[in-house]
Amino acid sequence: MKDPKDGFIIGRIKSLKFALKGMWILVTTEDSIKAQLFCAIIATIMGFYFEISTTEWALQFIIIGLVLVAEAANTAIEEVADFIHPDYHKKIGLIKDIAAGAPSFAALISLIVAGFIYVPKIALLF
Ligand SMILES: Nc1ncnc2c1ncn2[C@@H]1O[C@H](COP(=O)(O)OP(=O)(O)OP(=O)(O)O)[C@@H](O)[C@H]1O
Repeated sequence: MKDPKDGFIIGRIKSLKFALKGMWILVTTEDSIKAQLFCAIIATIMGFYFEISTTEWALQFIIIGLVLVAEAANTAIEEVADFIHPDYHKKIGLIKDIAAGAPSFAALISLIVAGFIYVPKIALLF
């Protein structure tokens, strides 16, 4: 936890340290984040293979970021839900289902964008 006596710079440095810790926890413990990172690596390899344009690289990284951010937010909501109510409750189920909708939207959009980038390039191979 931050100390209220910390100045602006020290406060920002501490926040960055906590945020990096959060990223490390997500990458090392969350299977959904690991799966999304694997997809991101495959997309990056495909980007090099098909020599996509700068704009396409930018779009690809935006959608990778979108999916990871949505997945991280979903994980945080699941953790809060499990912490405040570890037992079965209809409302917790609803909260988790809605939270899971976020990465699902992001994944759907990323598939559409990936389709725009790669389908024409893959079609040229045949
Ligand atoms: N405490 C609970 N009460 C009611 N329903 C729950 C509860 N916990 C989970 N569920 C239901 O089970 C589903 C899956 O929950 P869980 O916490 O296992 O998330 P998950 O999506 O499998 O996790 P991950 O994102 O790590 O793959 C929820 O979307 C919800 O419908």
